[in-house]
Amino acid sequence: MDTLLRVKNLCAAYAQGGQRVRAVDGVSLELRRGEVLGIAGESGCGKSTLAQVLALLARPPLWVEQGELWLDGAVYPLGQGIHLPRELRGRKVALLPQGALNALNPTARVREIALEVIRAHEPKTTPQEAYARARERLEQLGLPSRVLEAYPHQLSGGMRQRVVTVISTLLNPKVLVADEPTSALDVSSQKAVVRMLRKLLEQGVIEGVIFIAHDLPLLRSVADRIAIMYAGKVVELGPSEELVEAPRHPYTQALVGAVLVPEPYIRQKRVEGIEGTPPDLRSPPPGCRFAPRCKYAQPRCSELEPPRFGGEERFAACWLLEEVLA
Ligand SMILES: Nc1ncnc2c1ncn2[C@@H]1O[C@H](COP(=O)(O)OP(=O)(O)OP(=O)(O)O)[C@@H](O)[C@H]1O
Repeated sequence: MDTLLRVKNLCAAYAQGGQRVRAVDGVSLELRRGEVLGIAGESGCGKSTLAQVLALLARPPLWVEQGELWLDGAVYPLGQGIHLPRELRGRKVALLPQGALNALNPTARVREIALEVIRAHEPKTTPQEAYARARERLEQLGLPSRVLEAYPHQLSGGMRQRVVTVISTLLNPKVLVADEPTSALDVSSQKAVVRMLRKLLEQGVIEGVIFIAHDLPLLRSVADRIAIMYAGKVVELGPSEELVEAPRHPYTQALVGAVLVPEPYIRQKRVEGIEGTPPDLRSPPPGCRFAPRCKYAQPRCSELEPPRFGGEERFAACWLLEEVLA
């Protein structure tokens, strides 16, 4: 399969006032051309931080400490003081941010926002050209072009999110990093956004999506593969259905057990119900970071960090799997 984006041993930390929180710690991941890669995990496990880094938007106090980025055929080293070419941002990778519903400037019409986004990269674009491009894109996606004349507050929540998605992809980025794009929406609006992302992929407007969510059942229906994050690390990865149906890492098992309850109210309660809390990333525990909460933990789990057991297609970082999968 053709690789669109790959990061190797990515580390990123918040550093402020002598404190350092390494929120992404040694993450290696690959996004393939044409796929939706889901990333799931509890609140605070580093998903949004990873999204910022992958979208090339890390800013102090967030620092990319090390890693390597492979993007659409070119390799870039990552690290403090290394500046990536500006044109990558927005053009090769774009972010559909968390809370995008509020990301739109309330005093500008949608067409003015579209113009601003296009002009940030193509300063010579005339308003007419920008509006025509935005109109064409809306029509291509089956959305009414009259939204161009609207102010954000005049649109429903679901429509606003779809408009933000259109705007995030106006420059035809190869990779769209979508950070919880549907979490504030009702089920039918969620479906509409997901359908739209699939359409953008099918039409070749974008070539891959990294879809971040804490909602595993949703991810299962959206993503081709899912990576599970815990305390800054990827602990399991696999094809979506397989991962949700037969999770291998005890954390994924707990997460699946916690969320595969249909009622949102119970779902919420049960997520909170995984015993214990994630570690403080200012001083994470040695060995496996899930060990203090894991009912299967053995002494070595708290001493040695488990490697990935399995293959590239499907792996989990848990000592329990050593004999089964090594
Ligand atoms: N500006 C910041 N300064 C210091 N630490 C931060 C900052 N932003 C986030 N963190 C810490 O980084 C870690 C990862 O946070 P992040 O927001 O990436 O997690 P998340 O999985 O996206 O959570 P959520 O689902 O709640 O958004 C957490 O421990 C968080 O407290």
